[in-house]
Amino acid sequence: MDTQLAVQARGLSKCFGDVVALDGVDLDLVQGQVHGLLGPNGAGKTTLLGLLLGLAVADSGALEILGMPVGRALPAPRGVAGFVDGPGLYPSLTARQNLAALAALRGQDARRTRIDDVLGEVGLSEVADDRARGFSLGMRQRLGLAAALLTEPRLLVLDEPANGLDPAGKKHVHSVLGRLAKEGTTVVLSSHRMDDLEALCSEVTILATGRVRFSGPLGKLAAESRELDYRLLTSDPEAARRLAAHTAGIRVLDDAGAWRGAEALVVRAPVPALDALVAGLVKVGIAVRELAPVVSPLEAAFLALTEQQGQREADR
Ligand SMILES: Nc1ncnc2c1ncn2[C@@H]1O[C@H](COP(=O)(O)OP(=O)(O)OP(=O)(O)O)[C@@H](O)[C@H]1O
Repeated sequence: MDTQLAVQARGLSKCFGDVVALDGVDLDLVQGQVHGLLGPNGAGKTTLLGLLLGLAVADSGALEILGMPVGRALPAPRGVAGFVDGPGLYPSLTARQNLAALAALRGQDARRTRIDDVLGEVGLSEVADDRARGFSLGMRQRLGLAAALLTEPRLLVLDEPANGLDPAGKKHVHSVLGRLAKEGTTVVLSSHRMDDLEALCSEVTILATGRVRFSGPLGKLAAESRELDYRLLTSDPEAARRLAAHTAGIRVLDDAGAWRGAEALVVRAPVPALDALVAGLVKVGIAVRELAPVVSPLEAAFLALTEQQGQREADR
């Protein structure tokens, strides 16, 4: 196995009765990177993360985690932590007691200072002595992350960790994950939030109906996105519209819709044509006040890749 890889999966398949949850999945997770997993509901994300956590085994295929083969008689190695379907917590214990109990169960460092440190990192210091029973979804997610941090994992596996997080909670979680990756921990997380994935991940894997549709750096995905729709706000909308209509490679769309009404222009263009349009606008003295993709490159690729799949299935 490549020593730079924390996870190497080849041809992983997993069925539940007639349902094929994973269908020949290959996955490489580079050490010290945050890797995002995205896909429509039922794509197989939780199933895949469950295999990485050793909660289930694949029906076929090969899986190596942290340099160790994993399979029916080969449990996930030490150094893997995380949760799927929400963290397992003791509702009647406080946040601090939960962490102490989990650490004691695992024979790990249960010193109060260490527990206070991880609670602080996830932003739960103020509720350290409150019972988990009264915790919101976002607080439970953060406590689950704190429990995983206590183990000082080399591979952290999180299923939709952003669920229920308020902006402050999100900031804590993002900063913890960034810190871990910087220190060499590999993080793999699933999310339906494209903005979170774009902010956190260097690489992503897009799954649909149990198959990998794309896996690699975000930059590669953006480069592969042929054309995107962009909203353009300028100092002279009418002149900008005329110029756009005469710029090679640009298609002016008529659905600026509710977004700033007639002031705005929506154009479909590959990046070089967009560059030419912006240069042309500036040349004739039209100021570009806003220019942004209608949906991000990640979201556009996600929609394109998963819609193609849906169309193929509908055609069968
Ligand atoms: N324990 C199980 N028993 C039966 N079917 C299951 C089980 N776990 C998952 N499945 C099925 O396997 C497929 C993949 O499910 P999975 O939960 O991995 O998808 P997901 O990508 O995590 O979806 P979501 O985004 O909705 O959480 C789905 O069709 C699901 O119904």
